[in-house]
Amino acid sequence: MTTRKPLIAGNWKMNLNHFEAIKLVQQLAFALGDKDFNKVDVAVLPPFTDLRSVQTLIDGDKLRIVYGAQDLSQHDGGAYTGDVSGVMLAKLGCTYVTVGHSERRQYHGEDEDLVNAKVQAAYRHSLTPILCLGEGLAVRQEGGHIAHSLGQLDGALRKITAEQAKSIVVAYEPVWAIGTGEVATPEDAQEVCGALRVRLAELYDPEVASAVRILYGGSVKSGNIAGIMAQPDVDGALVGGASINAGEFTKICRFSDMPG
Ligand SMILES: O=C(CO)COP(=O)(O)O
Repeated sequence: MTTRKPLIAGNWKMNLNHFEAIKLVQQLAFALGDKDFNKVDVAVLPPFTDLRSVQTLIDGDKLRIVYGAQDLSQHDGGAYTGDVSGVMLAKLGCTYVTVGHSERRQYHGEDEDLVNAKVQAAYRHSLTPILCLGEGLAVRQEGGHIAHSLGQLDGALRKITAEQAKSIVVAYEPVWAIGTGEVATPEDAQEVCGALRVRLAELYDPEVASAVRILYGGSVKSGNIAGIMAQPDVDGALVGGASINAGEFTKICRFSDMPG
């Protein structure tokens, strides 16, 4: 059985300018120590325009925080105005890139084929995709949340080999819980994360399934993280709003000290 080191990733979304980005990373660096990093991997996912500042700080001071981007192009270069490629992100030292976030699916019409193409683009440049998926409210109310999430997983992993899949991070983010304060119960999170792991074993093998880190995302805060992290198939959190507050994010990274 593989032991999966928890991952707490902060998705800053379209917040913070590069000065504020530097301040937040410095605050995290001051607050978090070796003890924390031995227990948990901490990642920040700033907007593209903050990546260079964050890279300079993290690499220059050899901080143990890793960083990544919130999206990438399915193309590697060329006449694609406004796009940012995996080549560019790799050159900036990014470890992670989120793919298929519900806000991309909803506001930019990203469908299953595009999400799959972006997962492939991430692997072409040795970036680790954080594949986001999860159902909306209507699907949840009809009880279709598991089938919906598994369908999104299947679609995103087409043409992805077992060797590649082993390193993917999957983030279950029920859309109804994002930015609403409406957090899924720990049991809700476990139900879908557990089903995703079973599907990974079916698509690949048990070794892949036990290696993959599956995160929960949706209104994660210091007050609810401990209960979520206590679930056997939840290996971390993808944090939105609370990730741009240094105090809150630090407490989330120290989830084992928080009341359950
Ligand atoms: O979308 C999310 C992370 O990717 C979750 O956002 P909130 O934590 O603000 O609900």
